[in-house]
Amino acid sequence: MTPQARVQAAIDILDAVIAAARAKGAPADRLISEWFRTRRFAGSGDRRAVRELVYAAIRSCGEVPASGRAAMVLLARQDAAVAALFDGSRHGPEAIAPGEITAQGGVAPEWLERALAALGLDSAEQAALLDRAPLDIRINALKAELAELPEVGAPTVAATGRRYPPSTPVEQWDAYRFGAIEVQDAGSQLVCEAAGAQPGEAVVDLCAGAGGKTLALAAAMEDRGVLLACDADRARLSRLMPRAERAGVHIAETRLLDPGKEAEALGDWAGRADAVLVDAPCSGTGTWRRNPEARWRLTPAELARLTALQSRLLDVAAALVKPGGRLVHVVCSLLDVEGADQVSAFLARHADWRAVPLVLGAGTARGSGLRLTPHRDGTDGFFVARLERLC
Ligand SMILES: C[S@@+](CC[C@H](N)C(=O)[O-])C[C@H]1O[C@@H](n2cnc3c(N)ncnc32)[C@H](O)[C@@H]1O
Repeated sequence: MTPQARVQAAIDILDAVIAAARAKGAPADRLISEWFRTRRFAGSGDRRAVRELVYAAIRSCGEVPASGRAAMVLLARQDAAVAALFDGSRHGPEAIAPGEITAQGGVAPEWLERALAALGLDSAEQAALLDRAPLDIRINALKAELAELPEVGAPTVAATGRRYPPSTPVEQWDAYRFGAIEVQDAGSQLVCEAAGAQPGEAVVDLCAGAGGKTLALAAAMEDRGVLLACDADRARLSRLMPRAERAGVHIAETRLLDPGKEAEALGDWAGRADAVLVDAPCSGTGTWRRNPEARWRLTPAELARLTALQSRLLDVAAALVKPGGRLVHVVCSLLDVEGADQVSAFLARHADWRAVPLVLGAGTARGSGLRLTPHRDGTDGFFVARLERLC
């Protein structure tokens, strides 16, 4: 593909990304793969270049752009090398017309930028939300003897973490094949430490997804005790057991939950857990480095739906915890409505619970918990709080 054709391809893909953001369709990553699946003429260099253009354009546009071309025109206005490729050559984009519609730049849609500023996140904090994320791994303590790494990597805020440049092929390393390492953001690793999971305990990971944090909890538990991993998404949860096997985790069991009927499905766990982790479904404002188009998908109505779900799941989780046990609320979001405010509301609803001060390797106090940010902590953005059920 010529450089001009790559720009036109990025414009076409961006049109699909914009339509999907409006209609809650497939994520950008999948749309890029689909586009190339039907264009076998494109080589690996083309894929890499087009992908970079698509993501650079997504990062540049705060609001959802009117079209893929408007997004790429914005990028052209910021980058002369891109602008030079709008030359009307075969397979390339037409020249930019005077007064042509240009997408609006910025960190996020205006309502979200206002929300972030109100939380004390200055422009450096906001800009860092859209940086390229590094690649972090977690060394699996259950297979530490197999964790021979071809590159040492840099230390991270998590004791179990190492950091590499984004395109390091860690998944091709023997240590990965043996299950001695997992790809996991250092912040994700750190919030698992907040659960304080110990060998021999009974622990529930209520929103386990494909098990990223379940595996970290199992390692902290030295694969001893009982670990129940739940989720309402069958496809995600079905990926957990093969991962557990690779990681040498034997204590994990999975349970698929029916949304709205979680408490009934977990009746046998009532008052039994030493710890419950609620890694709640959230806006993902802390993970824009990895999914920058997520900020085009979020609406005030979706945020309200998520906060209602979070508070319901916290109540479901609380019923599972035994007196003296722990409940850890985690969101990969920087919005207080999903973090600090959610915990205050929980404590107001449950007089028999208290917040426990948390000290982790990073983070700043926020309400009854800690906030991690890409700018300050070099991790994805998170809020985490540890609550304890009074005896
Ligand atoms: C932040 S993600 C969890 C990520 C996962 N813990 C990890 O470390 O990879 C939130 C999860 O909550 C799940 N979820 C949504 N509604 C739920 C419900 N009613 N009960 C349990 N899980 C739910 C979603 O399917 C999603 O996997």
